[in-house]
Amino acid sequence: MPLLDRIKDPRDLRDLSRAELDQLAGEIRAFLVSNVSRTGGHLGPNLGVVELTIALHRVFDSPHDPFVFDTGHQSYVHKILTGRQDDFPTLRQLGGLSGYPCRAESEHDWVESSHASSSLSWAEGMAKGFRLQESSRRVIAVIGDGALTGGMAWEAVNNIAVQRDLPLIMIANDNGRSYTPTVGGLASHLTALRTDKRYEQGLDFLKRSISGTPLVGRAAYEWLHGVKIGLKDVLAPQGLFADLGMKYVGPIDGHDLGALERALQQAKGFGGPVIVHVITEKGRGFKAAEENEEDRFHSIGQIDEITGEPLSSSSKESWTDVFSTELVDIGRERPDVVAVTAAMLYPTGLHRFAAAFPDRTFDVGIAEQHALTSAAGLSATGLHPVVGLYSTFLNRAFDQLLMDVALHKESVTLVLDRAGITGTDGPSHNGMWDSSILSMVPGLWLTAPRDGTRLREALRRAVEIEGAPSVIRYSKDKMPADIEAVRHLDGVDVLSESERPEVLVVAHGQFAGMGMEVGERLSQQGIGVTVVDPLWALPVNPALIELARAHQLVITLEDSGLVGGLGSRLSQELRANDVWVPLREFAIRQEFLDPGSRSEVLEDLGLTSQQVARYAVEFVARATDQSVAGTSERSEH
Ligand SMILES: Cc1ncc(C[n+]2csc(CCOP(=O)(O)OP(=O)(O)O)c2C)c(N)n1
Ligand SMILES: CC(=O)[C@@H](O)[C@H](O)COP(=O)(O)O
Ligand SMILES: [Mg+2]
Repeated sequence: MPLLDRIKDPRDLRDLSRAELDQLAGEIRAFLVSNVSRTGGHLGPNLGVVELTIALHRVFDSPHDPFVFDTGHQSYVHKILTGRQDDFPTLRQLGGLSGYPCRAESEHDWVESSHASSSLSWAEGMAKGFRLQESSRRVIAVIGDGALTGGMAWEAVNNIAVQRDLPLIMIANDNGRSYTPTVGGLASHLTALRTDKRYEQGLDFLKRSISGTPLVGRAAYEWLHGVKIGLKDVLAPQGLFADLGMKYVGPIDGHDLGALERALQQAKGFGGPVIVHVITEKGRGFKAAEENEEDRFHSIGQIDEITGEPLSSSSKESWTDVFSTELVDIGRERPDVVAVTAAMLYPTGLHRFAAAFPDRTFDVGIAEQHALTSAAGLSATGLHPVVGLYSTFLNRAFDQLLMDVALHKESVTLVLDRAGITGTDGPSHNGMWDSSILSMVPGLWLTAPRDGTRLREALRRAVEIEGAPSVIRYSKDKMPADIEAVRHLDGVDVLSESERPEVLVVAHGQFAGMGMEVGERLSQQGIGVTVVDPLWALPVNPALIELARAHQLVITLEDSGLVGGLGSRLSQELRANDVWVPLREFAIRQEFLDPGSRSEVLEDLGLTSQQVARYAVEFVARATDQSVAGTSERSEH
């Protein structure tokens, strides 16, 4: 019987021998590869923390001692060890296991992380709370070297370091990478701690001096590792964490269970805030991941579990690809265009620009706030920065967009990938907040292109916009076929129209295709329908107001949050212009949505052509009934 079958609770780890623990680590890796290759998910990060998570669960007492996983994408091993093995076939699916810690799943999950760099603030607050209530609990925060590049982590360290009796253990899981290698001064500092020559020379000396002693085999090994920790205190500079006032233990080989457990025991004994610096390897144990230079299988779709090759490779270009190649072309024509990424060079497609123009590409780490204000600075010198972010991570940088970019009238283009429903990554990763917060920003231009041609045009237009932020948002979904306009009307594309203007469908971005389907369904029912794409949602195009005036019902379709989206802004403008035609917005409800495939989530939200068309047909039928009733009432009088 595999050992893994016996682990239903972290306490089941306690009686295992060292050999059994090593065997268990191997079984967990095989389990991860076999399951995540079928469901997709964060394989590389989890392969790297197998031993670390086992050691944490043996040394600390979860859930009494809360574990806070930064970002949370590396919590699969924790899930496996806390009774959720059987749920892995449902990972990131509707009704299934979440890809992040989830309070509803287990008492072992205290914080539903997913946006990076927040773990230390959570842990500091919890540790303070426990201390105040004289609890014996300790809080353990596991934070990656990438997440440590986020400013919020340093706001927390600044507070933690001066609370000498704070029961907080910070595990710096240093695999040297975010997606690509982690950048910046902190990454260099961690590398310096890892590779300090004096430390290595000291170790060599000790290795030589124990040969010939009665210590052999495991005993010598154990002794050496024990000394290594103490030696570090004596020989190596402990760096800025220690300078700030935190105890530093490390660096520890994060794949050596014995060394890990000793270091964690030592940290547990300190009684105050301590950092344990653990060196791990992203993707460890799966050759295809270890050899993948792009991201070590950070986040994968379905793959072959032996070769690591993707199972469904679509020949179609993605939205990201179209943006990626067009920006390179623009970069050739416009030497003032520069690119900024927050540690997501490949996922945002900026890698091509970086390859063509390395000096004009800036990876700032997981630091969206800095990315925006630094872009404002670049713009102030006459350059035009294009900042590539996932839509959900823009939330972090709202104030910087408002006060630094918009108020200063800087020319910055934001390109928001993964806008709208992403689905499987759960509530935190749907790109459903950007429109709401962007609609508040004075002067901002916002578009969601409907297809590849419109994306190229929008990007070229956006980098020409001077003195205001411009934003392009697009979906994780596949790139649809181009939809040509039947005519252009003052900046609005008319996609289809009929003789009787009854229903106006304003379909934005990826939902233009749905708008066309709604149009067809309504036409089949004999309802006169006009389908338009406004191209730019902000500023609201006055041509839309005139179009609305000519119809009996306006329907807006958008893959974005209901509040502050195209529909709600258009509705406000109609009222402001005394146009009282009914308007119904079809957009994403402001709720935290459970994981599921994109199509399942959209269906649940009522965002399908069938459901939209049904609404319109019923509306028109009601309106007709009322007008017939009105006519007969009038004729009876
Ligand atoms: C605020 C924010 N920005 C970007 C991301 C996307 N993201 C997820 S994991 C990751 C890299 C994390 O690197 P690290 O913390 O070192 O963890 P590792 O995957 O290497 O274990 C990034 C950029 C995010 N989750 N949150
Ligand atoms: C943890 C995190 O925030 C990212 O890794 C994200 O999950 C990636 O999403 P995609 O798989 O859509 O690129
Ligand atoms: Mg890392």
